[in-house]
Amino acid sequence: MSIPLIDFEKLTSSNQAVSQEEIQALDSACREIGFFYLVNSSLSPALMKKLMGAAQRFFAQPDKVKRAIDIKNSPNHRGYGGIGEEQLDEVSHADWKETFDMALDLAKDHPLVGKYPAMYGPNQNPSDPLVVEVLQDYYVAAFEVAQKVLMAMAQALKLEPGFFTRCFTDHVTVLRMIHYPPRPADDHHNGAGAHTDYGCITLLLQDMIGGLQVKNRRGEWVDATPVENALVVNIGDLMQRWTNDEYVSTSHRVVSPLSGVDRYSFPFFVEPDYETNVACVPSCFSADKPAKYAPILSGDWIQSRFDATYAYREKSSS
Ligand SMILES: O=C(O)CCC(=O)C(=O)O
Ligand SMILES: [Fe+2]
Repeated sequence: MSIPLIDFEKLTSSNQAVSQEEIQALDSACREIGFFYLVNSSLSPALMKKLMGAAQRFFAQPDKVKRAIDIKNSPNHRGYGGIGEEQLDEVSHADWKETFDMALDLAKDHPLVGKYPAMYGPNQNPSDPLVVEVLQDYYVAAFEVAQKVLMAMAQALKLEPGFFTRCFTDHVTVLRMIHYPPRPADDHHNGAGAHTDYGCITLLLQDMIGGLQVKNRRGEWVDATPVENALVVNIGDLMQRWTNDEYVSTSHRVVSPLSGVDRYSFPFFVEPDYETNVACVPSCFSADKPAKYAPILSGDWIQSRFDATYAYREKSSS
């Protein structure tokens, strides 16, 4: 019950025998633990390194500079979130982490912004244009990887390859940078409290510090030990719902680094268009296994989860 390794080159190989075998392995990983390492992806190690550098530069700035793009001032959840802002584990402590979120940038007069102002709209960009450029480059490159993984998942689920990717025209995929500062010696160690991700799939880039743990089916916390240049991919709640619980959205958490150590990570939360109708996929229900969940709009689902974990959104929506 550890985290399997999936090879992106094999997954996308033009040799059918090779790709089919890897798609099978992907399918098992999604059913059994809901997590896998993705190696040999098309994301270049140079771009990963640049993103790491950009995060270090961004978070090292004075608090006042980061607060100029405070997520609290963004109706659509973009920008900087300070330490203690988010509490992923609903029963314990706020997380020891600071964050920056960006997604597709839509102008305020775009019809979707008028319709769903809590999800669509402009980004709040860092002032350093080099940081912005790296974020945008990474967003595009990671999105390509995500689309190929979703195509492989569709094939694994015996659906047409474009079953999921066709829902990504005005998608709300978020690139997040996270900085976990060393925790105070006498305090709790929730870097990120135990939680499941809300969306479809998450592609996580992490540095080599470690701290991410995944709960396997036996209820044991397994270390997602960093593998150089690999992404950690996991299934989110929306995909679990879409597949009638065939693919599992698994709880995970981050233990804060020890004193003197900073950790950086970069989740890429892959989330479809707001108006995607998430109804049980055809291959996941039968007379013996009826659909467990009512259809729901993807955006309605994701928004309800945001509101539950961010104090300021809960207040503003009540
Ligand atoms: O930082 C990590 O390794 C994981 C973060 C995470 O699980 C999340 O932000 O949803
Ligand atoms: Fe997560």
